Amino acid sequence: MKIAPSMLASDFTRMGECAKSVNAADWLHLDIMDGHFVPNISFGPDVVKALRPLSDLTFDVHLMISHPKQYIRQFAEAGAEIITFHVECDDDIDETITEIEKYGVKPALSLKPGTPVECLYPYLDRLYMVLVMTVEPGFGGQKFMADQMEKLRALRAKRPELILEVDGGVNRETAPICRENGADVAVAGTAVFRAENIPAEIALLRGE
Ligand SMILES: O=C(CO)[C@H](O)[C@H](O)COP(=O)(O)O
Ligand SMILES: [Fe+2]
Repeated sequence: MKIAPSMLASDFTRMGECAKSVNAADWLHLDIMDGHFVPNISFGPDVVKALRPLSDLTFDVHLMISHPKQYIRQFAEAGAEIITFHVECDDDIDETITEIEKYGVKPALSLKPGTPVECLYPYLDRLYMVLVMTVEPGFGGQKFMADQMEKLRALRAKRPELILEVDGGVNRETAPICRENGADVAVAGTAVFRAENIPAEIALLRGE
């Protein structure tokens, strides 16, 4: 399982050093929150752009915003390689996927814990990845919701080739549950950035 440390859990006074400190990982997860789709506000495309030259990891941008379509160009130009947005957003889903494709970025959809997995089915053929939220989006450091694992199993059965990412509350105890249920990538914020030995923690989460 690949590991994508979430910069949301990094020390915002030294984000550049924090991004470099996780270079043993696979992807860098960048949580974008607008204070509307979720109650919290994080950071925007200029921060993504500033971090881009400091890391060779795949930039995995998670948009928790009500109107993603109008911001796709900015995140693409900032260096996003995968852009995930939410099926519950207020924009047209197919038009937003088309906008992501227009910039040569890989499109992905996410869903909140209360949203049925079937809501994603009309779009699966157009997606590079699905991100299954295992916490209510908006904040780091929450408890992993194991009941979301059935969404992973349903998606795997329906589209064996689709990349499946889990996000929220992944740590030493819950990473094995994600692996057993077929996750390809796990986001981990608190578990990675609070670790005493970051490369060792990443290896542990991966299952090495
Ligand atoms: O999308 C998110 C929250 O909405 C974050 O990616 C997620 O919470 C990761 O943080 P942690 O590993 O601390 O739970
Ligand atoms: Fe996230």
